Amino acid sequence: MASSIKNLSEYSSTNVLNVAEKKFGIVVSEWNEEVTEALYNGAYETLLAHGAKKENIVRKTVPGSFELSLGGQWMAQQEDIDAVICIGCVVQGETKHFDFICDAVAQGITNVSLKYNKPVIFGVLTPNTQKQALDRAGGKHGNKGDEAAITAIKMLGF
Ligand SMILES: Nc1c(NC[C@H](O)[C@H](O)[C@H](O)CO)[nH]c(=O)[nH]c1=O
Ligand SMILES: CC(=O)[C@@H](O)COP(=O)(O)O
Repeated sequence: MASSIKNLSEYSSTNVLNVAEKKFGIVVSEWNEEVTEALYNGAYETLLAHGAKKENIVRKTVPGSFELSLGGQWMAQQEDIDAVICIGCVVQGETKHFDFICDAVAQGITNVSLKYNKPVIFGVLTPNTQKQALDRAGGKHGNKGDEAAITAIKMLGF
């Protein structure tokens, strides 16, 4: 469902797990820092809003979204981490590089979640333009970071 139809920050708070006893890892790409920091803040605040303790949210950064798979794996392999959120923003350029990064990181993050049998959330924007990115990082379509955090919480309540 397009973000223009369903706001990324809208969700029902009923039956959302209290995650006071859970530990989260958030891996943030440095590329498009204005966007990824906004996504991180959305995820961080959403986790706190549902009971997560600040000391139980571990942040690491990676150079770009392509490195989110390995950064997510290094986080997921830590036994005390209950869920991982990978934050990135890949903006379409002039070449096919966009496609290779997006495909690699989507498959890579999926592989990590299956390998370590724990939620590893794809909190990566793949917009055509910077405006589309900002619209989804706290703009008119909400914040993908909020959505990623709620997704992690819902998976922990599976
Ligand atoms: N163009 C974007 C990149 N490119 C960098 C790659 O993610 C990677 O770090 C590089 O290819 C070296 O392995 N990364 C983003 O996150 N967003 C972009 O728009
Ligand atoms: C997604 C990218 O790596 C992108 O920024 C590269 O831009 P270009 O395809 O114009 O080289």
